Amino acid sequence: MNKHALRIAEVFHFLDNKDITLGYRKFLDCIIDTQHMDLYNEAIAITDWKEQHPQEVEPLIEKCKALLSKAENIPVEETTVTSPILTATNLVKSYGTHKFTLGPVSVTIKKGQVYGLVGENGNGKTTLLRILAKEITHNQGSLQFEFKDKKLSNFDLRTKLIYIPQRTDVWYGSLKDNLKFVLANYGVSPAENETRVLMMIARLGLWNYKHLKWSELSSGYKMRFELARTLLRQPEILLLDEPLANLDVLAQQVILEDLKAICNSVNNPIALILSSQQLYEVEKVSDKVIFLKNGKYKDNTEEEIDTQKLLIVEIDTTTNRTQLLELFKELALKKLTFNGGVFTAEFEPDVPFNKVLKALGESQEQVTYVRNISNSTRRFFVS
Ligand SMILES: Nc1ncnc2c1ncn2[C@@H]1O[C@H](COP(=O)(O)OP(=O)(O)OP(=O)(O)O)[C@@H](O)[C@H]1O
Repeated sequence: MNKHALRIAEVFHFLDNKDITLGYRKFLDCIIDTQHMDLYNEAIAITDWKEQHPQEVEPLIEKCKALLSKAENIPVEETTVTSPILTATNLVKSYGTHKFTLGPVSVTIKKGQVYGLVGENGNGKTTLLRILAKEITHNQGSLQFEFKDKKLSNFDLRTKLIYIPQRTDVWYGSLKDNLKFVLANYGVSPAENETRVLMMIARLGLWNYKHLKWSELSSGYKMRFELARTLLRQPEILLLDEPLANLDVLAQQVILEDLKAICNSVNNPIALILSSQQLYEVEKVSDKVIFLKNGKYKDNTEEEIDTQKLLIVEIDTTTNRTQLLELFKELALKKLTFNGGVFTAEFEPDVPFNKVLKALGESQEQVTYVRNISNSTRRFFVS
């Protein structure tokens, strides 16, 4: 089975289980992959019907399945990704003597991959993204790109390498008209422009907001609009600075899933690097998480050579330190720290996590959550 067929089979599975929340978005991804305007128009009509009949799940599933069967027969060319699209080697950026210095940072990323960029405030996330986006220059190191088209003009570069900052500009007119303006600039015919824009509006969950103005949108929907505007330009590298800021927890998960699926497109994959403070959410969708501390680089795929891997557990509990020390007295606890909100317990490497859970389960105190962060970038924050 090729990737297109696999994605379609996955959507059939979602629909068979009546799971349309994620299933419908994945359904639209399969239709988008076909690049077939007739199928786009049918998917747009289904989206319109869906919004008007929110309770009618069965007929919606039938409509989706019928269109998927058509999409199954459309050949979709698969983009094979072999070499990295971006290779940064030992980048260093200094804002002046005695001021902040980033690096050396080395990163390579391929199309279809998603990297998270995390770190406390002021540790260089925006600086790194802006260097990679060629918005600011670096002092040392090299930065190379391998776009599909080898000879890009500066205008084309801005289309293929897109950076969305934390704060975006105000725009005027309706959301839909602004999106149509993007494609009009590329000379797309009016009929195709309308279809592609409505498809993007449907995919990014903007259907009921398409006639609204900038001032009428919440910050979460403004971010979705920025993404729609960017994706219409078919970028090859996307650099997002804090796209999750101002989003509620559910919306964060939805947008991350959407980004992951869109970047994994069969015929138009995108390399994505996004900075965020939402470590766990970002870790779930990222192929790699880069951690910056005082401008220095670490990532969650690096082996820890100098130290043996400890078991590190984060615990939110009403239990106090003395009681925890008592609970863990048989468990080779090395260190117990409390940051005011949660405890971080470090155990010798051979301590099994389920023994920690068992010890906590036997306590009479309330435990709100326990998380094994031994493999998470979170351990860099606490160490
Ligand atoms: N143009 C500039 N001139 C001088 N110093 C700067 C400039 N831009 C950023 N800095 C400094 O560089 C450091 C890193 O800033 P940067 O914005 O890259 O961090 P960040 O990790 O994105 O922070 P946050 O999470 O708060 O957005 C900070 O100490 C900041 O004050």
